[in-house]
Amino acid sequence: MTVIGVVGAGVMGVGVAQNLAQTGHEVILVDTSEAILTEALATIRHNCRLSGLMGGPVLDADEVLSRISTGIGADSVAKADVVIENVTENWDVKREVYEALDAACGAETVFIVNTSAIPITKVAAVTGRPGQVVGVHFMNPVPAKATVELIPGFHTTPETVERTKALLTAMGKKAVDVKDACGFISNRVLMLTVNEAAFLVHEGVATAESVDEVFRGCFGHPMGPLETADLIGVDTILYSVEVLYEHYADSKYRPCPLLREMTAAGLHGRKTGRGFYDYRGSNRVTH
Ligand SMILES: NC(=O)c1ccc[n+]([C@@H]2O[C@H](COP(=O)([O-])OP(=O)(O)OC[C@H]3O[C@@H](n4cnc5c(N)ncnc54)[C@H](O)[C@@H]3O)[C@@H](O)[C@H]2O)c1
Repeated sequence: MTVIGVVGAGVMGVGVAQNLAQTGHEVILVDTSEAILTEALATIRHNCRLSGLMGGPVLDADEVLSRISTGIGADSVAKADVVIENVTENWDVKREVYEALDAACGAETVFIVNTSAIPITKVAAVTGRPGQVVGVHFMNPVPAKATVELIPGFHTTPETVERTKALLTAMGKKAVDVKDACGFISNRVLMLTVNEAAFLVHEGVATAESVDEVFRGCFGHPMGPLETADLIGVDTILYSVEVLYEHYADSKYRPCPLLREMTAAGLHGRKTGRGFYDYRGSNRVTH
């Protein structure tokens, strides 16, 4: 039986762990505190119960959760065959996590980097196993999104790519191949759109509701860019735009000050109850 370590139990780690467990994999879910892990398991239970109602598979929450154990620190995943990392989109945080994972895990363990924008080759370089580091950009919510971006780094071996593809197929995912360029396909485009949409609100040109209405009503998108920002996490949007800005040294990626203000104020979107919209009451309202 393949054992998969899932490091980071936030928005993405919770979805990756659930997706793996509901497709029969043994999962060790890791974060920095028991409180975060307890909340993560409660979220998975809740999402399993909702799955059938939302058009997904009907799931037995107890059965899914029986395949997930939890731990704190890299040593918890020392025996994992594959580790899927989903920690905060911040280079200093990711670097420390990879140094610890590299020291803790066996030589054969494959590291899958789930990042919005950070180049995979940069991550691989802080490990002693660059051939076994590969990027998979999962989409949110993970169990509901069938397509991912698959990003080999400079040194990633064909064997690592094949092992990763086999795991993705077993998770029910289709992989789109992308070269290792910061932001890949999705976030080179999406982050610019969300950042510019935030500027429209910041400058008082339109409300968040109006911006999203144009995308839904005029372009037929199921969600507008600012609803999407709240789903992804406003903090994660800011960190991703910062990664793009720093990497390309191009002013087109300059982060909107409103994203900084909202991140500092804890308005991170759905996960904190407030973002561009307020999710705390029964009705969503715009700020
Ligand atoms: N949110 C999205 O829609 C989305 C989509 C695709 C990819 N991503 C990427 O996935 C990654 C995770 O994003 P997220 O939205 O889940 O963020 P999040 O803020 O919801 O969760 C990050 C988690 O990492 C944990 N963490 C931080 N340091 C850690 C450490 N040293 N060890 C273990 N856990 C640690 C935090 O406690 C937190 O629970 C980021 O790189 C992000 O860019 C996010």
